[in-house]
Amino acid sequence: MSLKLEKLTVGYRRRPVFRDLSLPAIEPGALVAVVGPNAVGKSTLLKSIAGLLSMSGRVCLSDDNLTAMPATRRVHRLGYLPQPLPQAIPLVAYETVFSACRSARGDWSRGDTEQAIEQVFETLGIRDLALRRLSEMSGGQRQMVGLAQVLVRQTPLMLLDEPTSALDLHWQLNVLNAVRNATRESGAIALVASHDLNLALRFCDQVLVLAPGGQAVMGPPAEVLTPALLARTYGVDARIETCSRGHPIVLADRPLASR
Ligand SMILES: Nc1ncnc2c1ncn2[C@@H]1O[C@H](COP(=O)(O)OP(=O)(O)OP(=O)(O)O)[C@@H](O)[C@H]1O
Repeated sequence: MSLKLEKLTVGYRRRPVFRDLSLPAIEPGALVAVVGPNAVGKSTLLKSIAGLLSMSGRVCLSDDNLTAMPATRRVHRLGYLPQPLPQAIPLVAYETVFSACRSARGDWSRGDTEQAIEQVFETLGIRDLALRRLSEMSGGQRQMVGLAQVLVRQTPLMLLDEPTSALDLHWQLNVLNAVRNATRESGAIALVASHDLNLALRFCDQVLVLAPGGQAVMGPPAEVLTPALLARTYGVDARIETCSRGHPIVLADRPLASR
């Protein structure tokens, strides 16, 4: 199922963040990093695709217009991880993942639901958290549980807003591996908002760079993330070097006086 964004206009109190934003079709199985400076609109874009903001334009997954779809049907099509960490509630992780799964996959049998939950805890490497209360977890642990709540639904579209912001290096790699495997195995599409350009270079098939003024560029990370683009978009003097294993890495040297 490919994803198409056509002429999206969205904003707050009549102040548009994007006006008539259209993107090339995103193909099934793609992991797309959504990057750009603070306040450029990464969260706004993900929320609008998730149907959480009023907007004009169309978001189509295959032939289905998600914008026109009732929320009860949309929940089968997309999973959304918001930027704020899951709240520190006194429920255990298993219960929250179970209810996230049931809310989107009420048609699954109890056995299938339990199997999907087992699998997601295993894939993310968080089995030891299953019976812990969220109110007794660290921020990073709650972020992992939030991600489990999205992955367990096995939706064809995942919208993840800074899913690694609270995670150490080990868990960042773990999460990006899990999301990449999920997209490759099932043909799902994942849009991942992030400030980490090196994770984008390493894991993502495409990068969508949002720039102030509602501009957007999308393409393979190694082609799109050039020193000129980083200077223009982020206002930094940066280099793209090749590491000892042959992968490109971004090194930002200094802020520029103006963008
Ligand atoms: N609820 C809101 N009401 C009014 N304006 C908002 C609201 N949420 C965001 N904005 C504005 O919309 C613009 C885009 O915000 P958004 O949160 O999408 O940016 P972002 O790229 O995700 O930023 P960051 O990287 O800092 O998380 C900003 O100018 C922000 O001030």
